[in-house]
Amino acid sequence: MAAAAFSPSFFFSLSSITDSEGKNDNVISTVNRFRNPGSLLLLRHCRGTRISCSSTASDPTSVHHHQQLKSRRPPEENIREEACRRDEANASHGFSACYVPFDAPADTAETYSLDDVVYRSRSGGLLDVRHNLSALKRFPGSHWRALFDSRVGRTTWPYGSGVWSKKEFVLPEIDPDHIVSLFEGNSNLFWAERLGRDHLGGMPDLWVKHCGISHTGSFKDLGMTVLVSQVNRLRSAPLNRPIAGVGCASTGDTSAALSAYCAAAGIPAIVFLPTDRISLAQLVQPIANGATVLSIDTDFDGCMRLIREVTAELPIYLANSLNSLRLEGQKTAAIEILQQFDWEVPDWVIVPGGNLGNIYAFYKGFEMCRELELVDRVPRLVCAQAANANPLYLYYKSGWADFKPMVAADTFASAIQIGDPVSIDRAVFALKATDGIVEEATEEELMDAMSLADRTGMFACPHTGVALAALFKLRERGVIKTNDRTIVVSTAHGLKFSQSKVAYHSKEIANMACQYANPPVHVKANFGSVMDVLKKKLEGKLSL
Ligand SMILES: C[S@@+](CC[C@H](N)C(=O)[O-])C[C@H]1O[C@@H](n2cnc3c(N)ncnc32)[C@H](O)[C@@H]1O
Ligand SMILES: C[S@@+](CC[C@H](N)C(=O)[O-])C[C@H]1O[C@@H](n2cnc3c(N)ncnc32)[C@H](O)[C@@H]1O
Ligand SMILES: Cc1ncc(COP(=O)(O)O)c(C=O)c1O
Repeated sequence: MAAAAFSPSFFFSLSSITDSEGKNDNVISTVNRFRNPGSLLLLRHCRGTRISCSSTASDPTSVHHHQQLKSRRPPEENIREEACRRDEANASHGFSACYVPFDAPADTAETYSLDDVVYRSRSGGLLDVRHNLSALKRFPGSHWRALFDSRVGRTTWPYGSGVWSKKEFVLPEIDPDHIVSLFEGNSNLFWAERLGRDHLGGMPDLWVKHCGISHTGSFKDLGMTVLVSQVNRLRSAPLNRPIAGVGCASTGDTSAALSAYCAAAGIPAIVFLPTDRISLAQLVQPIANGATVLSIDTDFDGCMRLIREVTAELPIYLANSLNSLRLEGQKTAAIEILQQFDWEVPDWVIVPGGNLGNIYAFYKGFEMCRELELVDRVPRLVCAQAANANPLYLYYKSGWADFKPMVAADTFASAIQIGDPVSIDRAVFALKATDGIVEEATEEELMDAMSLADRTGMFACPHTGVALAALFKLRERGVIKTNDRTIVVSTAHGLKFSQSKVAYHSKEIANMACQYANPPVHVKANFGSVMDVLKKKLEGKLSL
């Protein structure tokens, strides 16, 4: 199979299809991404004319037409036909995006091309990617819903990705040849049936969005595919920008995602990591992917300050979520949730927060769908912080009166051990706009919540534990009601944080009861000893 996958014939296919007007289109597609990393070459014969074709954007105007065809044709032929219609569709519809200062008025004169290397506004504030909504509004919400639904799980580059299936809402103008995608997104929305029923007072409509079940094991893949694709575009002809590499400071997951996407595209990655403050699994990811890894004797906030200084001096593109491109990819998780509920809007979405880009990205995804009439409202957002790293929580509790950056203390939720969040303004905006709430979780609360979730079939990370602990508190206070449709966002794969689970189940953690610990039973290697243990376990029970 491996040999076949690399042979040119595997990627060479010729099919003859008939379009709606009854003409024959020959489509030849040759994919050479595996031999020439980061580039995808599609050569097609459309209506007898050979075109060297880079765009594989399906024309949003033709969705309904394709749906009619679905009933008549095998799926593979529809994909081929779609490939022949989509050229230049985005350009002709005027879909575009640019940077503007965060929360700028609609008529702001301060705009930047996405091809500019710019991270801050003229006044030093955050930037935001603004889409040409009037162009997108020429199509009704029903149209976008049908288009996005039609692309789920497709093999057509780049639409199989949960991010690039929403390309018009993300980076409408990027050429698919420049996209660096590892099939991110399309993550499971886990029905937390047992957790809701047995531990949250019979909550029937509780779901966990498993963003961490992804190529590098965290939601960071969603944003990184967008940022690295844009860098790939900047470095490639015709722009040929002199960008030597891409750099980030990280609490572990951003560096893992950056390193993998850069390695796939052949772009150098440089990552600044706080020594001894990330998990071993996270540390080994950029090492394995060949990034330049600097382990720096400071915390995340210290690494962040250093990377900003360094990227101001060297031709290294800054990949932190200060860079608003990342949020364009991350916002697709919100759109995906709506899609997974057949475009019904949930009541609550709970997101663990550290640097606070993700909570805004969720807001942006939901709000864009509301504004473009894919849905008619947005859910209430909850941002959940570790009590040891809770500057947003304290700000919220002060009635948004007094924001104080802090030095964050150690937490098992190490990826959110951040005391001076870059996206604080974005988070406050998102929470105010959605009648949102901020909650916090102590170390014991977050580890217990994570471990209880594991007992109902999950393998959650401690950050997901923070969000789950917030849910427990909001249920206890009656803020979230039994029948509210509630989503907890799981941000990373539990396997990246197995050390914390080992410590918990070994009951090794000082001042923590570890009430759900389930340590292995050490047994001598003989029948009698094994039987003794199992009989004891079965006492009073019919089965294991
Ligand atoms: C083998 S390619 C299909 C090639 C296609 N039939 C063609 O000739 O253009 C499809 C696979 O590529 C992988 N893939 C990775 N990223 C993708 C993306 N963004 N969109 C579609 N497929 C992607 C997926 O695993 C998918 O199953
Ligand atoms: C939110 S439910 C859709 C609910 C549906 N509209 C209904 O009311 O019955 C769909 C999601 O459930 C999740 N899911 C989890 N386990 C599933 C399973 N065994 N079969 C189908 N979907 C499952 C998937 O991630 C999928 O995207
Ligand atoms: C696993 C995990 N959860 C949550 C977060 C918090 O996301 P944000 O920094 O966007 O608030 C991060 C990264 O910082 C993370 O790696």
